[in-house]
Amino acid sequence: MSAQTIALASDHAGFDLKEHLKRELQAAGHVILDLGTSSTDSVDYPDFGTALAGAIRDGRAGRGVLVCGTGIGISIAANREPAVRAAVVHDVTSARLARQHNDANVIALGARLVGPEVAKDCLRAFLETPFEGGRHAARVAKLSSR
Ligand SMILES: O=C[C@H](O)[C@H](O)[C@H](O)COP(=O)(O)O
Repeated sequence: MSAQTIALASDHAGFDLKEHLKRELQAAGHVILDLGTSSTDSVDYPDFGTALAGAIRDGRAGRGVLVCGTGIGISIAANREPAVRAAVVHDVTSARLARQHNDANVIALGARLVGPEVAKDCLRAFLETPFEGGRHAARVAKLSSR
């Protein structure tokens, strides 16, 4: 997909993977909005999931990538923002379907569950797969109407 601004955020458990993915995105020409964390010192994942959700809500980034130990806690935090559709993905198929069926605008990865190569493949699928629309469009619209 064409270059765009992508927000990244992680907690301490996801820091190393976030940095890895940041380098991949930069090499592909994307503009990065890095919302932290900035080290492996222990922090609280809700703070970072919420920060990324704010960037999506405000239009500072079109897509987002979250990383914590499992991807779960930080995605729960981000999904409290109605503008966010964050999907926890562990493999390329879930990343592809999160785009095709759910029009996910954020993926969440578990650094303690997936390795850097799988994460990179998930990220590529997330960025390159279009939303299918059709029967999925009304379902996705319902997500924002409640
Ligand atoms: O869903 C939560 C995340 O996986 C966190 O990264 C995890 O709970 C952090 O655990 P710890 O404080 O033991 O590093």
